[in-house]
Amino acid sequence: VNINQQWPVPYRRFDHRPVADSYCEAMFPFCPTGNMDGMIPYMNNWDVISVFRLQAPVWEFKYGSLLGKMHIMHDAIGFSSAERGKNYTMEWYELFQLGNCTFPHLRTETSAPFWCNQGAACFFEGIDDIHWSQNGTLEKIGEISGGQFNDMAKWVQQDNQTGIYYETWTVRSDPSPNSTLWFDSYDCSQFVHRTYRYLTQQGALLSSRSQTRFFG
Ligand SMILES: CCCCCCCCCCCCCC(=O)OC[C@@H](O)COP(=O)(O)OC[C@@H](O)CO
Repeated sequence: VNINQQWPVPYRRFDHRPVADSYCEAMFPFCPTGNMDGMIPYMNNWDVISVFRLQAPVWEFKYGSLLGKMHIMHDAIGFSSAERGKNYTMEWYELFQLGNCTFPHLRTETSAPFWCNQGAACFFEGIDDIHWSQNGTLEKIGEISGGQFNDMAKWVQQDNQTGIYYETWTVRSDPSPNSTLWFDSYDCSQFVHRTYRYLTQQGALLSSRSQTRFFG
């Protein structure tokens, strides 16, 4: 055993996002209403942007509130520009759906288990109020300036270029409460936490009535 082993093993970042292997097939197009090159609109520095916490059961479009009853939730962030009078949704999720991020493929022509587990940020205009509020949460958690939003947008682009792989599993040393976290998950809720953390480090005051839960 390596006595200098650091736990949890740090999430591995890369210097660029590779083109996904053509073997990987998406059941649904990724970020269909977002800007194709992932651009995020530039706000006037003096604009007032409301920030919303969004949460809904995973696969609500297919199974309604079912997965929500098991606390399997998808997290996202909503923005509303006072000056533009427009709403936006920002979320991070799988390019090839959850199954591909949870289980690898065994391909005859490749040696190791083959993964189709890229995840990425998606930013698009509009907030689907019903989707988020009917079985989950749509809650205003604060306001930021247009300048803070623009800084966040730059940070999201960098985060998205280096944090490429979705990790469903949280791996711990044993089932006990004081077990050692060996590998943390890297999913939609982690992105929301990273973004909240970034915004508060930039001076934003965000407060929610309830915690954004990690899955697992
Ligand atoms: C077949 C796989 C079984 C896996 C069992 C383990 C479940 C672990 C669930 C973790 C989910 C954590 C939240 C997350 O990352 O959600 C992202 C994505 O799965 C949400 O998908 P969606 O279709 O509900 O929402 C995407 C939609 O908002 C796109 O606009």
